[in-house]
Amino acid sequence: MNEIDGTDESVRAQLEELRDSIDNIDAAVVHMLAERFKCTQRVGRLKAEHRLPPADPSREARQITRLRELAENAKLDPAFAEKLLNFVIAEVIRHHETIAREPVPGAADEGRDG
Ligand SMILES: O=C(O)C(=O)C[C@]1(C(=O)O)C=C[C@@H](O)C=C1
Repeated sequence: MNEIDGTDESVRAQLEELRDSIDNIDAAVVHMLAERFKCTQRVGRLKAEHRLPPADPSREARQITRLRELAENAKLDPAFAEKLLNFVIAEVIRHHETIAREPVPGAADEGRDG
């Protein structure tokens, strides 16, 4: 037992080791999400330049089917995986909509003359 707070030393050591791994995993998740958003920002610009709609529901349906299967194989709750993907995609669509409202560099100013 620890004299200060009464917690067993080995329990504290195990908790610390597990938390170190959790911190590493969280860092990896942040870096992976940052890379994903770099890609989706490029998709957003491409879509805006070619006047494509921000959302693509059929692509989303395929992604969800694929992710649910991956989750099941990885013993992760597929419903959670689906919710997470939907949460990320909703943010991406918000970004796409923002980009679509921005003027396209080099394009004529359509708003000026009508
Ligand atoms: O693939 C696209 O068309 C995207 O815009 C990317 C993305 C995604 O984040 O994966 C986002 C919105 C679409 O509805 C589908 C997929």
